[in-house]
Amino acid sequence: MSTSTVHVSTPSRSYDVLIGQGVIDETGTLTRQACGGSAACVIADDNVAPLYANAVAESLADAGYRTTLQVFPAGEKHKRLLTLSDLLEGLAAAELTRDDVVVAVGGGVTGDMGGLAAALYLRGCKVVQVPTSLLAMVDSSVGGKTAVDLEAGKNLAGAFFQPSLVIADVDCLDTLTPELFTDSCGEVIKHGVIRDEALFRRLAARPINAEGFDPQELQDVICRNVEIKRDVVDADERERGLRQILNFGHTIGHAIEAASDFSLGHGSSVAAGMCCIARASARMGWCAQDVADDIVRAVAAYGLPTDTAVDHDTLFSFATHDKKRHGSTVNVVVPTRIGEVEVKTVSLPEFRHLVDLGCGTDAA
Ligand SMILES: NC(=O)c1ccc[n+]([C@@H]2O[C@H](COP(=O)([O-])OP(=O)(O)OC[C@H]3O[C@@H](n4cnc5c(N)ncnc54)[C@H](O)[C@@H]3O)[C@@H](O)[C@H]2O)c1
Ligand SMILES: O=C(O)C(=O)C[C@@H](O)[C@H](O)[C@H](O)COP(=O)(O)O
Ligand SMILES: [Zn+2]
Repeated sequence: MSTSTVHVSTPSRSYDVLIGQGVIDETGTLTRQACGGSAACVIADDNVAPLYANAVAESLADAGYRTTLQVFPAGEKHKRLLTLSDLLEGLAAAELTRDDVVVAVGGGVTGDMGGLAAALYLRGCKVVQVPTSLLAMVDSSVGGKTAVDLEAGKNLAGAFFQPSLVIADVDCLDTLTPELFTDSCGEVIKHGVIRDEALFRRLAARPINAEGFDPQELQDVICRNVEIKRDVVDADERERGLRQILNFGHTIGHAIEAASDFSLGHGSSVAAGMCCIARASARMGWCAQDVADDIVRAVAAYGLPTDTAVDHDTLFSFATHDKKRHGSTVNVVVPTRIGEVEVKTVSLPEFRHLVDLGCGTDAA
């Protein structure tokens, strides 16, 4: 199977996303070509470090980098300023300069924090993303959103900072648990809903799963997802307009995730958030009931949650602390048909009404 390349070209940086089997073994050489520099710091959580980060560090050393490895405890609960602070101190201790490279090996938590550390350290060094979860391959490693969580909610402190290279090795998915694989599918379904009806129908008819998937088919799905994200990010790097569509399902989804104290995964929370806003949109007459039903059915086919039992006051409180709030209005992304969404600006009472209409009402 040959490696696929998707080229991302934003105003701040252009880079390749490489998707293939065994490509992680080339991290050292690829990083040298894309970044240069003389030192590399590999960042990974304590699940991924023994699986992949040690080998990545060796590959970087073989390519001539003075290499260090920083490991932090796995989980969204550690995507916080405290962990970031340790990572930054580690970069300083390793004496990285601005020409040097942070290599973030792992899921979206590692990518978001590694990217933010690279954005902040010396006001910006380089970062290579080596996504190892399906979610990180199809979404978080591409587009340059980096962040940590605050008490008030998800990703509330961050920066836009594009990587210099993304290396997605589909073989890494072999070690994901079936639950983590499924969780990632929330974002995959999202990409179909917002931009690609054919992808959505294919995913809904034949759910991809951790067992027995055809590697070529999976690589094609990842590639298509990255292209969808690339097209949006190339057009609107800083989320002034179009990029907001990538947030479909997230306003309520982030609230569900935070309210669960991060026991529910990001992809699962987004899946539930998509169903809630789709149901509310159908009831508002913004889309046909069929559209909401199709989304709920596809999410259910993956065994992902289609609703939430979180009380509406809590959802409203977390959701109105999110980034899509502007003063007394909130931007919500609503489906118009499968493959197309639009951004609606609603008042806070209107948003509360959407929460009441869409959440805790699943009859499917
Ligand atoms: N920046 C963006 O554009 C963007 C997009 C989507 C999601 N995100 C963020 O990404 C995070 C979710 O990403 P995630 O689901 O990858 O979470 P994660 O990084 O916590 O990874 C999930 C779990 O899988 C483990 N893991 C990762 N790869 C593995 C592998 N190959 N084998 C075995 N275990 C592996 C991790 O150690 C972790 O325990 C959230 O914080 C979310 O906000 C960011
Ligand atoms: O890249 C984007 O833009 C996205 O919105 C992708 C989302 O899947 C991702 O979860 C992102 O981190 C959410 O962004 P936020 O700005 O709502 O924190
Ligand atoms: Zn997301």
